[in-house]
Amino acid sequence: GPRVINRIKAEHMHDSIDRTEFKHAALDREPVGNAAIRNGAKAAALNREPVINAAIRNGAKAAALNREPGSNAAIRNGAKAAALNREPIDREPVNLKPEELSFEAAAVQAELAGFAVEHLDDSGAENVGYAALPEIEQWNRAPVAAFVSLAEEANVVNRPAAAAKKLVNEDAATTTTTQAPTHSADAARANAASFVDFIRNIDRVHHLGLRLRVCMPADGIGPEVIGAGVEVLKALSDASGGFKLHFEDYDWSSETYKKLGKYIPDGGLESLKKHDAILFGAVGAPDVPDHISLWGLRLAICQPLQQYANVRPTKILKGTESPLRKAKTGDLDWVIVRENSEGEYAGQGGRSHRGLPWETATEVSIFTRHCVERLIRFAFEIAQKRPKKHITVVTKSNAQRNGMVMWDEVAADVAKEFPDVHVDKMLVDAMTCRMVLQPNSLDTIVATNLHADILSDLAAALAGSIGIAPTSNLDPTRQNPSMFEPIHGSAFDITGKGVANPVGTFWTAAEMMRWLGEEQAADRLMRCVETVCGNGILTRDLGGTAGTKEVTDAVCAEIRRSYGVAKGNT
Ligand SMILES: NC(=O)C1=CN([C@@H]2O[C@H](COP(=O)(O)OP(=O)(O)OC[C@H]3O[C@@H](n4cnc5c(N)ncnc54)[C@H](O)[C@@H]3O)[C@@H](O)[C@H]2O)C=CC1
Ligand SMILES: CC(=O)C(=O)O
Repeated sequence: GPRVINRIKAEHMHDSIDRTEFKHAALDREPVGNAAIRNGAKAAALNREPVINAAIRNGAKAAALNREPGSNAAIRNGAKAAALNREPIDREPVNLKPEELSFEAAAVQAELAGFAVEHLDDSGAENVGYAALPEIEQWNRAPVAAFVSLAEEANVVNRPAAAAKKLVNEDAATTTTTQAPTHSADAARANAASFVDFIRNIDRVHHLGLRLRVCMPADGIGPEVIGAGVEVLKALSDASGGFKLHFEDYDWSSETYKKLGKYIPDGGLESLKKHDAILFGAVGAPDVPDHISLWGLRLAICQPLQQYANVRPTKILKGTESPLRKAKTGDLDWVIVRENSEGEYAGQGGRSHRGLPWETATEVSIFTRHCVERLIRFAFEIAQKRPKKHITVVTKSNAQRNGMVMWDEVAADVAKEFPDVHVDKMLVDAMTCRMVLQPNSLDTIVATNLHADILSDLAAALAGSIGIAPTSNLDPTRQNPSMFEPIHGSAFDITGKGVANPVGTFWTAAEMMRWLGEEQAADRLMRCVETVCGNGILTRDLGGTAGTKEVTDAVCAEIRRSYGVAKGNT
């Protein structure tokens, strides 16, 4: 059949050019191979060569082995070409050792995966993969459906998983005829298992190589610290050679508000959604009321993008001191998980009789079981992954007798799903004392939007300074980009003086990298930051004399040193 013919054609036509070169590149993990793969696939795509399959398979394999962002282009191009050519794809079963499975399976699944990469893009509707969608035979969906169920079983929560689910749901809604799959359910399942591996890789590659991040410094010291953060990320990217950075600059800020009357231009949120992550500075200007700026920009992003989990780690970094006399590095190492979508920041309330002596204002807190439960479960998952496996649920359920009592009840229910996590609960007032007096007794902390906002500033100060701590505003479903920002505000009192501590932004950048799958780079960045702190290069808030630039330069130099890149060599 055509499959065999294609295969033979591939063997003959591409043997000396693509296959050998690609295979060597893949096996040697040679970075130079990637250009060949990209070029090969591109050329093949442009020529609409029927023998593209070999290129796709090899490109996918190399991409998986090299974890190289650029190779994704090969898969995309190859798959696009395959889609355009409506080429049958080699679907022979593979007999491989488990460690080879994901790569070879990736190859076998390249068409599907490439198609998925195209399709799972949020702009998928515009691309060829999507255009080819109606042409993809029914049975090709079986792996996608099985992927969805496996992803759910394995708790894989990423954009492809979410989008594949959407695809399957759409399918269920639009498919009128049920065509019997030509593959057995077991085969589909086996395919899907490797597809899970592959899609994990793709997701990572996809994030790091192809998608853009938003850089939104906004107000006050925002541009100073975000500038420093981007510089450090660039040093990391250059020195490691392992990932590429693509930032798109967004100038949304109080300045644009003063000019245009709005922080977010029309269609702004939709444009944000095309990105993987947002690196945000801070919003707030002396001549704009704080509630206008906060609601105009930060909350106007977090809430519609369903960044419902606000995660704020804090610790005493090496080389820094806590104002707590007895607390040393290691004694205070917390993650505060803050509800970020409702509660006291739900925006419900109003004012009547303005300016009159009987003026009335309400600020209504909203607590829904759905939002409380998803947040508490997310916090338990974080606690479970940390060595202490300990969580403290903070409320004020003595005075606030409705919403807070529901929090306690939901927490007790969710706790049953995590028998290995030790749980305790605190009233928020007593919690402040415990944070100061027994920092070592805490680990993961979960609390409402307002309570956790306050506790996390206290936490940062107890660890040394508000200038060190990061914030991740996460959409754990990964349907929307998450937003990463230092915990501090725009700090009018030190704006433009060159003294802002950039460490909170460096840690924020590390958290962003971690969320995007670059754990090793994140860990390295944090090690470099702590080395620099340990060398006494500290800003004034930490008791030092260095400025923003000095700390930034020192961290960049330390990154290069850690990778063995000669000074001034990048
Ligand atoms: N996520 C955001 O966009 C946030 C915005 N804000 C806004 O920022 C503005 C200022 O708010 P504030 O209450 O003064 O809080 P802030 O965090 O801006 O400043 C509090 C104090 O900490 C110091 N500080 C903050 N960051 C520092 C850094 N990186 N290095 C050294 N010192 C640092 C400041 O100099 C100031 O003395 C307001 O408009 C507020 O609404 C406040 C908090 C968060
Ligand atoms: C404004 C502020 O501190 C926050 O919502 O994080």
